[in-house]
Amino acid sequence: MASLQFQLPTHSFISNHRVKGVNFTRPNFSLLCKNTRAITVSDEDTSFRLLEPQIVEESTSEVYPSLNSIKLSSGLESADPDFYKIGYVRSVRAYGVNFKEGSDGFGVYASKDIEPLRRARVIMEIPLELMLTISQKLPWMFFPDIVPIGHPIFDVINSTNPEIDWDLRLACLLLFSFDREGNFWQLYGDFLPSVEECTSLLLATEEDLLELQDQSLASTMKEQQKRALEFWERNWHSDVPLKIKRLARDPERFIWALGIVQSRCINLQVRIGALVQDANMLVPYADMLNHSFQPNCFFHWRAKDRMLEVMINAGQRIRKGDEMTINYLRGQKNNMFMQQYGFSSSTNPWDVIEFSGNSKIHLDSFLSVFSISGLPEEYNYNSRVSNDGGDFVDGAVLAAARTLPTWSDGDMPPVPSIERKAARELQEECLQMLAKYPTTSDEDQKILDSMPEARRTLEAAIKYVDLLPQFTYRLHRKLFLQKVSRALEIYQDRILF
Ligand SMILES: C[S@@+](CC[C@H](N)C(=O)[O-])C[C@H]1O[C@@H](n2cnc3c(N)ncnc32)[C@H](O)[C@@H]1O
Repeated sequence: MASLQFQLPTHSFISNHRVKGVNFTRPNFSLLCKNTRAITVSDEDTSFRLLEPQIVEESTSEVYPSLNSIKLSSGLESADPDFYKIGYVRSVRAYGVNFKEGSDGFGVYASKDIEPLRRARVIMEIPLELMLTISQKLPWMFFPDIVPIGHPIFDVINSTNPEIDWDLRLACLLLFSFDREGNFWQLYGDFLPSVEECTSLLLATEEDLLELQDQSLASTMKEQQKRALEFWERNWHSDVPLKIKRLARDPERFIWALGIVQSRCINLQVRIGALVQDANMLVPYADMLNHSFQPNCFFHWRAKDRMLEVMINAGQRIRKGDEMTINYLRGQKNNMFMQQYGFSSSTNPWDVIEFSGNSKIHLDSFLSVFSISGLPEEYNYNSRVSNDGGDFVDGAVLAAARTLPTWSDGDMPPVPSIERKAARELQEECLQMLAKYPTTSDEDQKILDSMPEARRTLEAAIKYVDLLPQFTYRLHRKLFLQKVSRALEIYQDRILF
């Protein structure tokens, strides 16, 4: 059995803040850092152990780490070796993947090609002992049970509404874990997004929320902020015991924890022994997977040894460097993604436009023009029979097929003039909606282009940097409206009668 030796820094460089990459040299496969400690890693098979693969490029002459980030050619920074080390020693395993930081924060990337297999295949295993979980329903059960009996945090958790306050409970547990001597989350917390990096709109100011150009979303977020603040005020008043007080000395700390929980929680049914539980869970490492509407991975609970497995879909081909993703929310509009996660997509296949007129187009004709098949719940796009070269149809066009007012009546062909008129009217309504915005998509794009490329490196603290999610959200909305309008134009051109 061959073995590789790595030398790893003994501590993180920036505490309570994401640890930015450091520069390494790789003489004889050793990482040399200022404060180092050797660890031996097995290299018996081709799969990557969690500890192994932070060596990303040959450096030239430096032996000491510098605080300059490691920039990969793809614009991604590799995760700090400590990130791998703290999990590896606690039996977390990751096979064939690396953790890297890019414009969407941390993400998980394939470190080798993976041929499609008939069965789903494991790429990560995370033991229950490292998670923070609470049952979704009373009686509250915690796995692992890290809260000592009689601790006043129970009273705080018990004061939450069982039906709706899962996030408040989990935020309490997260803050408690940071305070608990020797708990894994004290270490893992270094790699969570800081207040400045967290995209949650809970942390946005009232002024920042206006930049969404969506009054309804801004009011929802203000309500959410009020709810969080009131909870903090109720439970962190001046008379509470120190054990509670020190968990969140100011409301910002609590609201940050709430934002972290909302944007990283997964809900799973888990079997632990004979007990089957619906649980809200924070799962380290798995929570670094970003979202995609066409994910290549999913979660699976392995009851026999209480592990969360991240698996690649059966039949999925993966190329080295591909991002590994999961689907966070099926069937939800961008405003829901913004509310919970602080990001949006211009190709969300579930986005919706509220049309107010009576115009309707013929559904099957629209689908056939864009070579879309299937039922609304599962629309597919067949690029091979398409006549648009496969470039035009994306998630937004699938969303158009769902959201445009349509009619269906067997195979009855639409009357050309009526059909074209309806398409034109719907197009007109899209354009009117666009015209109501105070800025155009081009103007939004210019603002975004003027922002520093990597917001999260905090290299330049320009005014708009923290507003990135708000600007992208309003831009995505406009791009969606434009795309639907364009689709209606193409439909009028290509419709067959
Ligand atoms: C579960 S965490 C994933 C790991 C995260 N990127 C990080 O740096 O810790 C969810 C957060 O990742 C970011 N994110 C995930 N998927 C994204 C996507 N498709 N586009 C933009 N941001 C995304 C958002 O900030 C979101 O709140």
